[in-house]
Amino acid sequence: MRGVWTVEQVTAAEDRLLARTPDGALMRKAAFGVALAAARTGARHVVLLVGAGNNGGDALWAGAFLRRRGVRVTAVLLAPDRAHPAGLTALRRAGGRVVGVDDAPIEQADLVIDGIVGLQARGGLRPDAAALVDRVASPILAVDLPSGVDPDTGVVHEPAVRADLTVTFGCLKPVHVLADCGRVELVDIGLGPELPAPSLRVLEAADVLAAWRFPGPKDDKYTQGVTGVAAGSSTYPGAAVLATSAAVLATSGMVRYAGSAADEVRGVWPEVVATGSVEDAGRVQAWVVGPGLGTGSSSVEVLRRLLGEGVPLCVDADGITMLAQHPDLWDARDPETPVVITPHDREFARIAGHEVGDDRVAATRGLAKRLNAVVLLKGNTTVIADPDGRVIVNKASSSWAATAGSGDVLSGIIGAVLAGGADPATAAGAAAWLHDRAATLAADGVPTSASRIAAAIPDALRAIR
Ligand SMILES: NC(=O)C1=CN([C@@H]2O[C@H](COP(=O)(O)OP(=O)(O)OC[C@H]3O[C@@H](n4cnc5c(N)ncnc54)[C@H](O)[C@@H]3O)[C@@H](O)[C@H]2O)[C@@H](O)CC1
Ligand SMILES: [K+]
Repeated sequence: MRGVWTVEQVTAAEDRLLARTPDGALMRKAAFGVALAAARTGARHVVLLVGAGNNGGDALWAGAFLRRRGVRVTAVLLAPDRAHPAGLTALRRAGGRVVGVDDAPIEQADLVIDGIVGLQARGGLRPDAAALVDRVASPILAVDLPSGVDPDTGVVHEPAVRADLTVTFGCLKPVHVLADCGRVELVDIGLGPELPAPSLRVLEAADVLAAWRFPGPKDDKYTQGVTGVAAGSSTYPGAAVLATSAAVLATSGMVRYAGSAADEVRGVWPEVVATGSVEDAGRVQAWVVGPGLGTGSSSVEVLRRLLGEGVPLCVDADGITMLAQHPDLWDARDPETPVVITPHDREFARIAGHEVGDDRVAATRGLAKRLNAVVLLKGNTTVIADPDGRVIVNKASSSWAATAGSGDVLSGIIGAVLAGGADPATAAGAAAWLHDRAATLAADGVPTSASRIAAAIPDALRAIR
């Protein structure tokens, strides 16, 4: 598990650290990390874009270190009268060139270092900075974060810097997990002891593995948690097959299917215990309900019944639409019964009554609290919030999961992990993580499909075991 801290948290922690560190020492440590990363690129001429604050100071100090290693360094001052004085002196002493915006040798750079703006960034690049960035053809190394991207929400205020590499300090900030920062390198500046509990968390392979239920010597088909799937309809039998496939491949216990696509499901998975209705389904430890189910009155009754069963539920797709259309459905649920809902942006708007907006984390957190449910907001970065305000984010390793039916696969995996007994937010986070890896494996660089993503679940699991 990796933590992520907001600008407010980082600034407060830095203030405490600064108070017990010699003047300028932190900046030099940070800048040294930037210089090392820049040196590793092999660039012979580095151009620094230097803004008014300490982010520009980092760039200037990094330039001074690079200059001492024999690299040609030119600093372009975007705000000449507010450039970091000590950094500017250090660069000049080391033999770096300092120019104004009109003389910026952007085209001659092997590497551009973006020290335009850092944690205090507000809005997009100002016009003169934007014009310079527009001319860059070399790789860009962003100091702390790509300028023009909001540090806390990851919203890209065009025009913004597109970084190939971002070197950040002390800890990850939301921008690093919510937006594209290129490769992210973290430089230790000793901030750890000053940091409070993180605002967001990122799961790693070990966390995903810990959330999964694998059979032990005492297990049988029931003890690992039985997953129930109530999905599909005569119009959409495929959703039933996809969600069931994912559940079958994600666990080795038992999967039950209940609904009108029982024949189709049985045809693909003879090991699934398939029945025509949820009344006949038998006991399960978690339900997946909604994909392709339809929103008619019989589907509403299926959802009402399952919400009242007292076992964890993953409600997806039509299930979410029904919850939005019939809020009284929540009354069927004991407030202690864990529910995970998995909206995309349009479903989110439907159930929340407002658009997601720029701050996806705040929006997800707000809805989770209001519904007393775990909310998994889909997107290239998946945001998962629980009712207590804890948030897990999972940045996709590729975009191949953006394909029809891939959400059905995700909900099937969530159901399986829930049935195994994982806590609901962790189950959703671990499932999102594994789904992304399965999509990347299934694609292997070329377009894939939901069936193939499901089929890649065993390989994705094998890779982390
Ligand atoms: N505080 C610390 O202990 C450390 C800070 N460090 C660096 O300091 C940075 C933060 O420095 P600052 O607090 O000076 O803030 P910034 O360097 O982010 O911003 C400084 C100035 O830029 C202006 N600005 C805001 N948005 C802008 C935009 N879109 N375009 C142009 N200008 C804009 C602000 O009004 C402000 O005056 C960090 O990102 C990091 O790079 C590092 O040196 C590590 C240690
Ligand atoms: K920057």
